[in-house]
Amino acid sequence: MTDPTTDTIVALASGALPAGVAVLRVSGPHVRFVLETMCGGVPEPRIAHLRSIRNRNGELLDKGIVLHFQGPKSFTGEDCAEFQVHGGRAIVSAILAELASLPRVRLAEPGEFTRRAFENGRMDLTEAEGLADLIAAQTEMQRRLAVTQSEGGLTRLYAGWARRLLHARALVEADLDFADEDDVPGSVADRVWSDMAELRVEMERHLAEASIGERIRDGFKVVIVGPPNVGKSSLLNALAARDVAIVSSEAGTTRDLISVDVDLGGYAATITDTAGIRETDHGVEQEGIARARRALATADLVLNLSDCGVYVTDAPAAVPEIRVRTKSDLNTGVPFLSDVAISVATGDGVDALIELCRSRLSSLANFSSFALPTRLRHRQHLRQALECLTFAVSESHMPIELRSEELRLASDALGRITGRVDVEDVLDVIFSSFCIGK
Ligand SMILES: Nc1nc2c(ncn2[C@@H]2O[C@H](COP(=O)(O)OP(=O)(O)OP(=O)(O)O)[C@@H](O)[C@H]2O)c(=O)[nH]1
Ligand SMILES: [K+]
Ligand SMILES: [Mg+2]
Repeated sequence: MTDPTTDTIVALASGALPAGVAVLRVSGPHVRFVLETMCGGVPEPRIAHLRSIRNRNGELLDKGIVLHFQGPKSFTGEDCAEFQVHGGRAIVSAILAELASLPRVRLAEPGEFTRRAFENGRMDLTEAEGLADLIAAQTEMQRRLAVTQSEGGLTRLYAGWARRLLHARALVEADLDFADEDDVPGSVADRVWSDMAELRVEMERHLAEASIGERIRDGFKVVIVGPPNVGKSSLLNALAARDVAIVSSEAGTTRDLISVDVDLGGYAATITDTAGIRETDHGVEQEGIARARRALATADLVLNLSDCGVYVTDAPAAVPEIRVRTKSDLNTGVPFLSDVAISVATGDGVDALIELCRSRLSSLANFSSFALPTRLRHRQHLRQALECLTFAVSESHMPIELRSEELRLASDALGRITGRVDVEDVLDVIFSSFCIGK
């Protein structure tokens, strides 16, 4: 951490320029030197100071707020500084160029600040991933999920489980070591194994909710289907609030799947418009319909549209659907069954449809806490932990050494999620997904 051969890194941490204020961040062993060189001294830590920022020839680059954080009490755990300067392009590039020209100071790679925070024990891997998700979050539910994870929701859960596993191993192995003495009562083992059986159930429940976490993070798949010309593409455009799909009075306009990411009442969703489903001899249209059916097969929610009471019935029975009566402005006089009536022409009913989608998605996303697995990586290690724990709990005829070893393996699998156990191979992948300056 204080290794002077480590590079000191700098980056613009704030967004697009020009802006009112730009925040430049510096982290590493040469922060004091940087402050002495460019700000005429090292300011008292954690107190905002208005300073002139100069290049090495003493020319004024800008005047701004300078903050100094002494490691290890900083974001990265190293010495850090922040320059809050005027957010002009030329100002920022002049300061960055000056910083990066100092010895052993260079521009940061994407995610490098957070990687250092992880490597210095300031956060574990799930918290780092949560932070990346928090910055990327576009909807309220994504934000809630990410803030829980970045604040240690999974960390605490898995640390609690790892403690129970360790405790169990300690007791089980004590039983083993003193097998022929009387001072370790036999009931201890019973208690250990009943707690492990309980843990197994908790882990299973948590793993079962992984698909919810992944969907909240990555978006639910919502598919619009219906016969030709009912207004599917019109609805997609209305929900996306832009002209994504071609709308025309000609039946059979849409052939390809057209997907848009939207915020559906706080949930991230990918809405897919499809070809109108009907009997046809036209090859291209047939292919479009085949694609529509494939999209239906993987949908989380189907918007089944009809303007006359005839609905397509191609969705798998298990997929929840909302029946939408379209073109309600046309008052055709034929009453028929629907969950909601909309008119894209007048806008009537569209908000009610969005609300209905929100409530259906929230019943799909029925979970006990926002501490949910959010990545395939989490799911894989959890599955492995569960397998080992299941072996340890259920194979009671096996030698105790073997069962205890499985408990250790379960704990290691959890450690791979948090980064406690060797994860070198995944670090590049995880941190490169960050933006520069984080
Ligand atoms: N009056 C009225 N017309 C609508 C409404 N929604 C769509 N339309 C019209 O209905 C026709 C078909 O609309 P599209 O959105 O292309 O229908 P589609 O279901 O995507 O059609 P295909 O892609 O051919 O299957 C167009 O002429 C639209 O302008 C509505 O709410 N009211
Ligand atoms: K059409
Ligand atoms: Mg269409």
